[in-house]
Amino acid sequence: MTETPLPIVLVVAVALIDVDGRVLIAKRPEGKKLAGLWEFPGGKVEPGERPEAALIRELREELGIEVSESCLAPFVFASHAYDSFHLLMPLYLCRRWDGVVTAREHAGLAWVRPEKLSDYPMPPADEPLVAWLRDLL
Ligand SMILES: Nc1nc2c([nH]c(=O)n2[C@H]2C[C@H](O)[C@@H](COP(=O)(O)OP(=O)(O)OP(=O)(O)O)O2)c(=O)[nH]1
Ligand SMILES: [Mg+2]
Repeated sequence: MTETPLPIVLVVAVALIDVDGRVLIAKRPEGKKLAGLWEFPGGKVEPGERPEAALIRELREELGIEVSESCLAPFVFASHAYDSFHLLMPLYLCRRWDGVVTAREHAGLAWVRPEKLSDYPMPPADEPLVAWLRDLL
């Protein structure tokens, strides 16, 4: 039996880490897919866009912060089949940014210790990422 191929969607995301080792997660707003779940900030890479440029753009749009490319460290990635697409999502780490993190598009923000991340419901694709963060931090 041949599987119906799903379109691969490239999404870039970041774990912002503060000086106390807490990670920023953001609540997806009503009206969006996976609404109410907590996610790592980020979004879809547009055609022709470099992943790092996409992430810098998303962080500006979503959180109002400026991040320089040299502060984005590739960490791990998620590869997860949703019903209608296959998500490929590199997760970067970032410990330096300019500006104050503000929820411009999300329903809420939380700075969370890695061992407490499991208290926040996240999309299924994120579960392995959370485990890696717990190991790292
Ligand atoms: N940003 C982000 N997206 C995630 C995570 N986990 C996960 O399954 N996703 C999925 C949800 C969405 O289907 C897709 C990212 O879409 P998005 O809604 O953030 O995309 P975007 O910021 O470009 O927003 P839009 O313009 O498409 O509305 O990836 C995560 O931790 N962070
Ligand atoms: Mg987004």
